[in-house]
Amino acid sequence: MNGYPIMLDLKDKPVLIAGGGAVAERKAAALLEAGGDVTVVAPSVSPRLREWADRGRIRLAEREAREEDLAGAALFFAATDDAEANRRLAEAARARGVWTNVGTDGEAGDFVTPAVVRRGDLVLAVSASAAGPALAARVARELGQRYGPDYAHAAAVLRAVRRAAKACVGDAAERRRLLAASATDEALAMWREASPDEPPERLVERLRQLPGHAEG
Ligand SMILES: C[C@@]1(CC(=O)O)C2=NC(=C\c3[nH]c(c(CCC(=O)O)c3CC(=O)O)Cc3[nH]c(c(CC(=O)O)c3CCC(=O)O)/C=C3\N/C(=C\2)[C@@H](CCC(=O)O)[C@]3(C)CC(=O)O)/[C@H]1CCC(=O)O
Ligand SMILES: NC(=O)c1ccc[n+]([C@@H]2O[C@H](COP(=O)([O-])OP(=O)(O)OC[C@H]3O[C@@H](n4cnc5c(N)ncnc54)[C@H](O)[C@@H]3O)[C@@H](O)[C@H]2O)c1
Repeated sequence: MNGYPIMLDLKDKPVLIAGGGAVAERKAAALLEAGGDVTVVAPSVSPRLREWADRGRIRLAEREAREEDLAGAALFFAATDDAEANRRLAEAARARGVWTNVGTDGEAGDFVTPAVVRRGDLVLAVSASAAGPALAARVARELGQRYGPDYAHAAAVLRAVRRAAKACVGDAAERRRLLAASATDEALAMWREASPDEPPERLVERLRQLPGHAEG
């Protein structure tokens, strides 16, 4: 496996999960966080999945998954504890062109899910390419300690700063220099104290105060 990492926009995209246990619940939680339209099909489901269904956060069908359930799905997660059912469903999904994750055998699917730490717009995702999820989980935990919750605010300000630089700095070379300096430790310390709601001119002024930006 030589995986290609991407960030998918799953907002309102139909996603099917076969299985209703711990693995299905973990996948559903991450998919809901990304705004996916999640359907779970399983004869028995965890209390949390049931609660999400009762509150309308997911759709739920309490029976074994069938090939027809795949119709219209953007992604499919084979997360049952029946390896043969997972394999059969994954094969049907592939025949329909639906990208598939197989929880009982990572290498049998089209993609594996990384361990993820979210800091607002800054997303830390670590994959061991199915070599050992415990390693991915450990490295992600360590990164989460290095890049703490305050990075969410810094990233939100950075987005506003970048938009401001695009709007207010006409000279492309200067803009590149400024933005190259916008992720240094000094810059991040500045964004922690700033607000994304400041006027664009003020944010650009702050950017110009950063050491090193004038050196080209
Ligand atoms: C990262 C994470 C994301 C998530 O699922 O959300 C994730 N597994 C996590 C945890 C975890 N899973 C398992 C353990 C027990 C220790 C161990 O067995 O090693 C732990 C550790 C723990 O619980 O800390 C058991 C396990 N996992 C898989 C198999 C089957 C197989 O090996 O093929 C078995 C054996 C089942 C059995 O015993 O039969 C398969 C997959 N698990 C993957 C992802 C994909 C590869 C990702 C990659 O390598 O990058 C892949 C291939 C498919 C997929 O699911 O996408 C999440 C960490 C969340 C976090 O804490 O941050
Ligand atoms: N990928 C991972 O991260 C990971 C982690 C741990 C375990 N696993 C593997 O994933 C499997 C599932 O783990 P779990 O902890 O969620 O198991 P679990 O026993 O908690 O849940 C299994 C679920 O599958 C459902 N199911 C069984 N046959 C089905 C079918 N034909 N259609 C739809 N649903 C069906 C059951 O009703 C149940 O809800 C385990 O067998 C294990 O090998 C994967």
